[in-house]
Order: sequence, then structure tokens, then C-alpha cells
Amino acid sequence: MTVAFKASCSSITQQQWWHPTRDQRQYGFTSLGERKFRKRPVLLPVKAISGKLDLDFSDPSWKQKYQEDWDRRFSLPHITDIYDLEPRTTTFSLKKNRTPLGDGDVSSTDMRNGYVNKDDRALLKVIKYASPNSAGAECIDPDCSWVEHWYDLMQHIGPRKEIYYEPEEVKAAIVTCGGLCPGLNDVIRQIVFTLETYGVKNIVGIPFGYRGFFEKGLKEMPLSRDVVENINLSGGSFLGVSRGGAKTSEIVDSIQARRIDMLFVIGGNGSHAGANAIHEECRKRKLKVSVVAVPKTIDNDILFMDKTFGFDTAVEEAQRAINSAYIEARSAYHGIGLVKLMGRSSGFIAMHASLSSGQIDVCLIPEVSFTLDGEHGVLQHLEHLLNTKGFCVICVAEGAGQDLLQKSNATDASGNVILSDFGVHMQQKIKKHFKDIGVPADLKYIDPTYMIRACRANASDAILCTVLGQNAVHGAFAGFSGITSGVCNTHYVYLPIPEVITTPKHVNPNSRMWHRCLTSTGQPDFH
Ligand SMILES: Nc1ncnc2c1ncn2[C@@H]1O[C@H](COP(=O)(O)OP(=O)(O)OP(=O)(O)O)[C@@H](O)[C@H]1O
Ligand SMILES: O=P(O)(O)OC[C@H]1O[C@](O)(CO)[C@@H](O)[C@@H]1O
Ligand SMILES: [Mg+2]
Repeated sequence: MTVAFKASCSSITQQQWWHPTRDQRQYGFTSLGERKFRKRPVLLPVKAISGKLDLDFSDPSWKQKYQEDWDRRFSLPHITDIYDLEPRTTTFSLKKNRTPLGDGDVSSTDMRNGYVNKDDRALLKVIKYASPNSAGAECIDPDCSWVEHWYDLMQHIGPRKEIYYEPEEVKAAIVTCGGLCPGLNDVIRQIVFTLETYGVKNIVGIPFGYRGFFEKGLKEMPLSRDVVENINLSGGSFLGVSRGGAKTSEIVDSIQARRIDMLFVIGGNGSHAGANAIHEECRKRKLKVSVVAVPKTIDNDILFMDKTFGFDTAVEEAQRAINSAYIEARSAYHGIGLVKLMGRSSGFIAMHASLSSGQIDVCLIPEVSFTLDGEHGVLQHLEHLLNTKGFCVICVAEGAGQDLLQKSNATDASGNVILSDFGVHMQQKIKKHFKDIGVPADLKYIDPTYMIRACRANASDAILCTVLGQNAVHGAFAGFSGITSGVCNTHYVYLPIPEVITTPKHVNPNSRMWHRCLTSTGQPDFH
């Protein structure tokens, strides 16, 4: 495959992720192979923090402007942004028996059936809210009148008919970063399987996250179907994980020295920021490297995504802890069960675990403030529960109630703020409160966080991992870089990395799901 640099290309640095640089893009996708020159879109004022346009709703063309901005933001970076490249017919056959692998001769039936079309799109909104005050309403215009806008350039994920790499020449690397998450091994396994299906022979694992790129003594791990066949049977990461790391330039030096063509980064928001920085640095150096991320977080806190892999498993595993807390509390005189679950900035695990168990009386999450003391505080409610039903069970997310705790200013190796331990704080507060008022209370505190994170993916997460792992490879072969993928509004789509890491996704306290949780626990407002 011949490679020629494009004369002009704008490189986007990590600091310049926001829209103005994206506004500079001149090309609109019509397909992966053909691109039409499109008139440069009108620059629109953008509110940098909210990510929303300053739209004038009296302007009859506001919808068009909104969509244009959306198109710009969600256009997927592609290696033809830098290179003049001709694609070749894919080696990924959907019907193996009729089309031998690696010969590039995809049958005409295959061409018609099953490959993802350049114009396939997913719809972002499916509900029209009658009022901005409706539960869960996310409105564009003040009347909440507009529904239909598309993940215009968030193309449906899947194999394309045309690819931009010669599989036999590709060296692909996989790295897992951040904390553990059920399903990491399933994703690694599916990436390897799919790469081999395209005909890639040189696949390596980078040990212990980004650290594996620079730490002397950490060797690449050759990967194949044989090597990864059974890794999904246990939790953790077959490759190892780590936080913190080297400068992006050092990582890209290493990528260059190792002659890596495709890098698959499985990780959370930090890993995605790193993946995007690597992608930008590769562009700056004019390296033909596709960097494709796969979102990993049990916290389910990545924007736009219905759910991330590991989350279902975490919720399911949390049931065991909640059930134990319930049994302990139910069996003790004035028993109180307290369970702390993960969720640094989002309370999805705590909310879903509380809802699904049906055993929780009080659920506390970071998104909803509360007081512990006083007439309307949590402790008063616990007194009430002991008086009325004789026991109670509380579920707290680790990031809850941080405003009630002393800040430590400490950070981990990746720069994440180390939170004060709300579970322990709550344990001490409850003990002291009941001692002070002279009421017996038998508190059992359970912190199952690492047990939940280290376990193997359940069935639904294993399927999600399969979809995401396979499609990461399809995305790389389709020539995208700086992308990630996820299930958005029940459809799987590719997204540009910067758009998903602008802020963590939070539980909406005005959502039906949080209202359901309140109905289920019966807890009052703690104010
Ligand atoms: N802004 C950034 N730019 C470049 N690299 C980053 C950035 N933020 C984090 N990283 C790197 O990404 C890796 C993973 O980051 P981090 O430890 O925050 O985990 P994460 O991917 O967010 O996963 P988790 O959900 O478990 O926290 C680390 O090696 C870290 O150095
Ligand atoms: O102890 P570690 O490895 O830093 O991970 C803890 C963090 O992992 C997360 O689950 C994110 O993956 C956070 O909720 C939590 O704070
Ligand atoms: Mg993170």
C-alpha cells in the first residue's frame, strides 16, 4: 500500500481538544474511501464548559446550525486526514466457508450483506418531552420541541467493505490501563480473535498499562488465539494494569521503535485522555498508527454510553454484599447494615444495586447532597427505621458526601484525587450517634469494592465486551484513529475520544431511575 503525506494537516494537541480546532476541519465524510470537499461550516460561538452552542432559537436555521456543530464535533478522525491512501477490499469475510481468509476476494453476496454502510447512523434522541421539567428531560430548545438529531458522524460500528491496512504487514498492540474491571480479558480475547480473522499475525500485549511502554524489563507479550483462548474465564487483566506513566512523547517514541501500526487502549477516562494524546502525537509525527480505545469503567461514568462493560457484573456482585448486610442487620437487635460500593464521581453502581436488591433503606450517591445530622438528617431517619422496622440497610457510593469530609488534596499516580473514605466516616458517625443517644445499634460495615472489581464478567458484560472488542478492530482497519465505541441509545456507535471525556457521566437526580430508587428505598430528602 503506498503512503503519501497530505500537504496540510492540522494536528490537535491534547490541550486543544475543544471545538475551535475541530472547526478547522474542512472535510465532511461521505464514506471512508470517498470524501467530498465540503464548504467550511460557519463558525459558531461555543460555550466551552457546557459544550452547548449559544443558539438563537428565534433564528429559523437554529436546528441546522445545531446539527452542523454536532457533525463537526463528532466527525471521526481518520488516517486519510494525513495520508493520501487508497483503501483495499477487506479481508474480513462474513461468510468464511465461501471466502478464504486473506485473499481479499470478498464475494458479491458478502458485499451486499452485513458490512456497515457509510451512511448508517444512530438516532440520539427517541423521546420527545412535553416540558423541560419532565423527568429526565434533556432539551435543546426552550420548548423541548426537537427530537430528531442523529449521531450524524457517529457511524454505526462494524466491519467495512474497505480497509486501510494490509493485515499481513500490521503489528497490533493491546494495553489495559487504570483500575481493574470485569471483562478486560474478554475484550483482549476478542481483539486478538478479530485481528487474526483479518489475517494479522503480529499481535502483542503491552504489560502493566502505559508503564509497559517505557519501563525497562517489561517485555511485549506475543498474543494469539491459543494464548488468549481461556483468559476470559478469570477476572483481572491478563496483561496487567497500572496508573500513572510517562510522557506521551516517550510512549510514542516506543510505539515508533516497536513499529506498532494499531494500538488498542482498554481503559477509563484517563486512559482515553492518554489514547487521544498518543493519537495526536502520532499525527504530529505523521505516523500511520490507528489508536482505538475501548471504554472500561465499572462506575458506568462515561458520557453518551448507556452502559460500560463491567457495570452489570459490579451491580450483580454487589447483591451478595447487600444481601449479607441485610441478613446481618435483620438478624441482630437494632441491626444496621452498611455497604460501600465504588463510584468515585457517579453513583450508578449504588443506585442500580440498591434498586435491584430491594433490600436498601437509604442510598447515598455523590450527585445528591444530604445532611447526616439534624432533624432532617440521615441519622435521624436511621433512628426512625430502628423504631419502626427494627433494622435498616444503607448503601453508599464511595464518592458520596465528600462535602462533609475533610479534603486531603492527595492524588494517585494518575493524578486522580484520592477521596476521603465516606464508608468509614459513615460507620463512625452511626456508631457515635447511637452511643450518644443511648440507643443500642449493632452496625456491620461491608466494603466489597475490590471483590466486586476483580471478578469475571457476567453473561451480559461478556457479550458487550465481545461487541466492543471486535468493533475496535473493525474501527482500526476502517482507518479511524482517536476513536472509541459504545452502546448509545441501544445502538453501538463509534465516537471521537475527546467528546466522551469532557466530564464524567452523572446520575441525573431528576431522572426516573433515581425517582424509582427513592420510591423503592422510601428515603426522604435529607435536608
Ligand atoms: N490527561 C491525560 N493525558 C495523558 N495520559 C493520561 C491522562 N490522564 C490519565 N492518563 C494516563 O492514563 C492511564 C490511566 O489513567 P487512570 O489511572 O486515571 O485510569 P482510568 O483510565 O481513568 O481508569 P479508571 O476508571 O480505573 O480510573 C494512566 O497511566 C495515566 O497516566
Ligand atoms: O484503588 P484503585 O485501583 O485506585 O481504584 C479505585 C477507583 O476505581 C474506580 O472504580 C474506577 O475504576 C473508582 O470508582 C475508584 O475510586
Ligand atoms: Mg478514571
